[in-house]
This record gives sequence, C-alpha cells and structure tokens, in this order.
Amino acid sequence: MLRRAVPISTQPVKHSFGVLRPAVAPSWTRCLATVHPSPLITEPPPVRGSMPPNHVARVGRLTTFALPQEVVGSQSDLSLGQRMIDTWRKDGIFQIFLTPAQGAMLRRAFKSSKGFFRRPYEEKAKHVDDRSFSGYIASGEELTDGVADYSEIFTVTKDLPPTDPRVQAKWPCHGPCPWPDANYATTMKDLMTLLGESGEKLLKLTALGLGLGDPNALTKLTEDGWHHMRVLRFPQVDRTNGKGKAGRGIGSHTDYGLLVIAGQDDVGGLFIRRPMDGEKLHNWEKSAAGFKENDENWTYVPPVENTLTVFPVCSHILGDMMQYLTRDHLPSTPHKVGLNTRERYAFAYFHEPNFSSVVKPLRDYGHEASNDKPGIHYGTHFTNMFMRNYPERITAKRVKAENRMQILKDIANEALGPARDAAGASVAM
Ligand SMILES: O=C(O)CCC(=O)C(=O)O
Ligand SMILES: [Fe+2]
Repeated sequence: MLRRAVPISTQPVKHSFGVLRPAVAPSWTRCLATVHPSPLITEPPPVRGSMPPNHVARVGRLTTFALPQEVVGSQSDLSLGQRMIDTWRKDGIFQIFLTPAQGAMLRRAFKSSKGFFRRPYEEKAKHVDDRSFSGYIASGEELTDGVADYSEIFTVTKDLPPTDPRVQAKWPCHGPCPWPDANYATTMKDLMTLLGESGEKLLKLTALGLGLGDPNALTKLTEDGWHHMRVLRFPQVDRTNGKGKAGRGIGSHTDYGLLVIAGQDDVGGLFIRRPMDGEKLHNWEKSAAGFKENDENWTYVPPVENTLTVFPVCSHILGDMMQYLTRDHLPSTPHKVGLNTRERYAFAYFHEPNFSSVVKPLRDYGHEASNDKPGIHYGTHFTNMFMRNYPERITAKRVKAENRMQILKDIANEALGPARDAAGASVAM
C-alpha cells in the first residue's frame, strides 16, 4: 500500500535534552525507493532539531506530497486526493513541499516575526483592537483548558476597515488588524495569500479524494473565507514568565475550521495525536481542549528541510469543521506544543469557511447536504472558541459589554433558517 511507504514509527520513547531518536526504519526506506516511485510522493527530507525535553512521544516521519500547479480533476489529482485522505485517516497529518515562492516568503515572514517579537513588551502590547481578535497576545495570556499557554502570538484575522458593513453592524470578531507597521502587514498578508492557494488546492484534492466528483464541492464554503493566521513564538523552556505550566507551550486542542497549514523553524515543539479508535472528539459540542494532554500516545512532528529549496515544509492537519462535514471520516487532529531548549518560531495558517456559512454534513460524502443535522454556523463556533481562549481581552469584554453575542445569534439564526434552535447553532455565553 502506498500509504505505508512513509509510516510514523511506532515505538514510544522518552527523550532527554538534545537527543533525537533516529526516526527512519531502513526497511521502509527501501520499500519507498523501490516499490512506489511517484512524482507526487517524494522521499522525506532529513529531520532537524530535537524533541522538547521531558515529553514522551513517538517520532513522526511524515508522508510528504508535492501539490500540482493546478487541480483540474484529472486521474492523477484523484489519486493524490485519495492518498491524502488515506494519510489523514491513518496519521492525522502530512507534509507538502513548499513552492520556491512560498519558501522565500516564509523566510521573509520569519524575519519579520523575529523583528516584532524582539521589541519591548510595552510596544508590542499596543497592537490590539477591541473589535477584532487580531493583534498581539502576550505569553501567558491565552488559555487552553483553563491553563495559560506560553506561546507569544500575533493573530491576523480578516483586516476590515471601520467602514465595512459587518464592522458597522458590530459583528463579533470583525474589525481592523492592528499591524505594527506596513512592512509587517504586507509580509503577513502575502504569506497568507500563498498559503491560501495551497489551502484551495488541498480542498479540491480533498473533494476528489472523498469521491465528491466536483473538485469545487468544498471550496464553495471558502468564498471570502474567514482565513486567519497565528504568528507564533515560544520561549526557551527555562526562560518563561512562570504564568503557565513547566514545559508546556500550548495545551492539547483541535483547531476550528477546515485545514491547518503550519510552518515551523528548525527547533521543534509540535506534537499531534493520530486518529485512534474510541477517540471521537466533537469540539463544537464539548471542548476538546486538554484532551489526554499528558498521556503517551502523541507523535512528535520534527522540523524538516525542503531538499529542493532548503526551506521547511508545511505540515497539514484537519479542523473541527472538516470532521463535522465528513461525519467523523476525517477527524480534527488534536495537537499540542512543548517548549524546547531554544526559543521557537512558527506559523499556523487556518483555511476556513466563510464566517456566515452553515457547514452541513455531507450525505455519504456525496454532493448534497443531509437534512438530519441543522448544521453549524461557523462564525458562532469561531467566536465561541475565541471568547473561551481570551476571556480577559478587550475584545471579549466589548463583546460582552455591547451584547454582541445577541447580534451573532441573530446572524446565525438567519443563516440556519428553520433549524435555528438546534444545538449546532447554540451560542455559548
Ligand atoms: O506551533 C505550532 O506548530 C502549532 C501552533 C498551534 O497549534 C496553533 O497555533 O493553534
Ligand atoms: Fe492549533
């Protein structure tokens, strides 16, 4: 089987500082080279960095795909889509090679990110907005499962001027992005555009791989999508401010939308949980935050270098809406971040449905949506998650002070139509 060509190694190991367990089993390396030559699956590049200390996990060796220039619905698109689905169902994650343009862009973005995070706290802290959740999040400000994360973040959501009708109508989460400077803004927006192109291709391949026939069956959801990105920095494990839990960068969680495209530097810190029997999380109904954070069934995602362009490749995981849409066929991937012996920089780009869209489960993965579930108003799910993660942020306080959740309820009710009282539309407050 093709998808067994690049397995995740199965042996849990306890790591000590700076030691990386060899992740490649020689037997399947041979198998990859001799049995499955394919222009779309390439031998993975060498791993870099080392696993964060005091974490127990398998070391992943991820399947690596190269995306075509364009997805047109050809036989090779179909077979790539099927292999992607197989890999997600087995591993919960895969990698794609960056295009040279993405590689160059990512390198510029890492430089900008470092430049911003190295500024004094007082200066960074000015870049917040009380209408959108865009902007600076200090280390220790974000909560996952009620515990402070050590991640330091600049969040980018849709950058909307005050004149936008949704901002005027006080839709929660809608407002400008408080950029630190024009150069940073251009760099991050350009990066999002490039990652978004991959997101659209991946959704088209996913639609084909699910057997939907029409490559555009899923991209209909992402017209004017609520794509957003987190620019992340993690402190060195012994240089934290003491607000969180030792060694924990971000607690275990799932992300909210369709796809997560993540890029990391050469330090290492990301862990994912492979789909496992009996672990069907429904984060839109009951929080998946903190799920099995401390057990041993995690897979470390080592940074790898793109052998063609000498840049890191991006890893891809699934969000809550993809799980809901596919009736658990493609479960949202739980993941967490550990702190390492060096500070770490990363990007997490979220390819999302339109804020106002109602996501409905696919009927047997066929075109038509089923009527047995009311659907989820994506903007409600997103807002609920951000209200939970940043209860003390000025944005959350303004949402409460101006009762913007009622505005959201009205928007969701209109989008959901007759099914509006169903649980999927509920606004948690
Ligand atoms: O740091 C990473 O690699 C992933 C971060 C993450 O999970 C997130 O921002 O939601
Ligand atoms: Fe995440």
